[in-house]
Amino acid sequence: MRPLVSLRGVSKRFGSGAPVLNAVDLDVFEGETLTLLGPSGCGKSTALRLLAGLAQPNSGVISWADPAKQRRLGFVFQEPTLLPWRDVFSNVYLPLQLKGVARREAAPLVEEALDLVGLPSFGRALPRELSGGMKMRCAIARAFVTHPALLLMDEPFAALDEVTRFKLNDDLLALKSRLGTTIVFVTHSVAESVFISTRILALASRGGRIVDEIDIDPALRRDYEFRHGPAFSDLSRRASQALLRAMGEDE
Ligand SMILES: Nc1ncnc2c1ncn2[C@@H]1O[C@H](COP(=O)(O)OP(=O)(O)OP(=O)(O)O)[C@@H](O)[C@H]1O
Repeated sequence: MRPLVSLRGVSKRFGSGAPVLNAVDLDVFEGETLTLLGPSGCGKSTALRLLAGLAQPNSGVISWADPAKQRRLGFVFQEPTLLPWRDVFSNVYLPLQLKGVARREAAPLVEEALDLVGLPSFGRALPRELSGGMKMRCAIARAFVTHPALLLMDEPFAALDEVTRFKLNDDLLALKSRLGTTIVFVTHSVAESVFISTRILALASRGGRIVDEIDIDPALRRDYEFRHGPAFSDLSRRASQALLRAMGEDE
């Protein structure tokens, strides 16, 4: 598999504190769903921001196999961050509008994205009329509308109830299987990481060192049977152990 983007010896510190990430090596491969799992404050969001180009490393190199893909990014945060005065259609249209695409030209793409997230008839609704899960679907549609080469998701479902979260996990997998987008996902949830990922990296509590890597067969069917079956239990146990090790590790 070819890396889409690679971090080599990447360090990031804020002010005069200890580095949040210290000489981290990490590859993101085309087509994978990679989850960064680790204790609070270990630098997961910082790694995402570096991948997005929203922050620069103090040292080390971030290289893209195809620099054109570096500009094709989607980002979904824990908060849906919708503009309250714009309806769902206009919120999803925003990234295309910022690229200078006319509303009429964008309409089929916006409608496709709303369809993909199960909100086909909600274009005229305002964010305040939506449930938490629907707001997040709208944020995901906004991220997908540009057909990103890399989708970065920072604990997108952490604030949702468990049933909604499971449903959105299913929907994300369905979207992924249709579009094949490469995803880097940050979560605190072992179960979520096992359910959606093809690879999990556990990051140490200081310095962001990768303490463990768990590969999950992309061909596994991620359905109810999987969630309640022995393979899921086994992988969850391994991911929990990796997280415990990550929590006990200083750099
Ligand atoms: N812009 C910033 N300025 C100063 N310190 C920062 C900044 N961004 C992050 N940090 C610090 O860097 C460390 C890592 O933060 P980061 O958000 O990357 O961790 P995280 O693993 O995503 O944590 P969580 O799981 O709690 O979201 C934290 O101690 C945080 O306070």
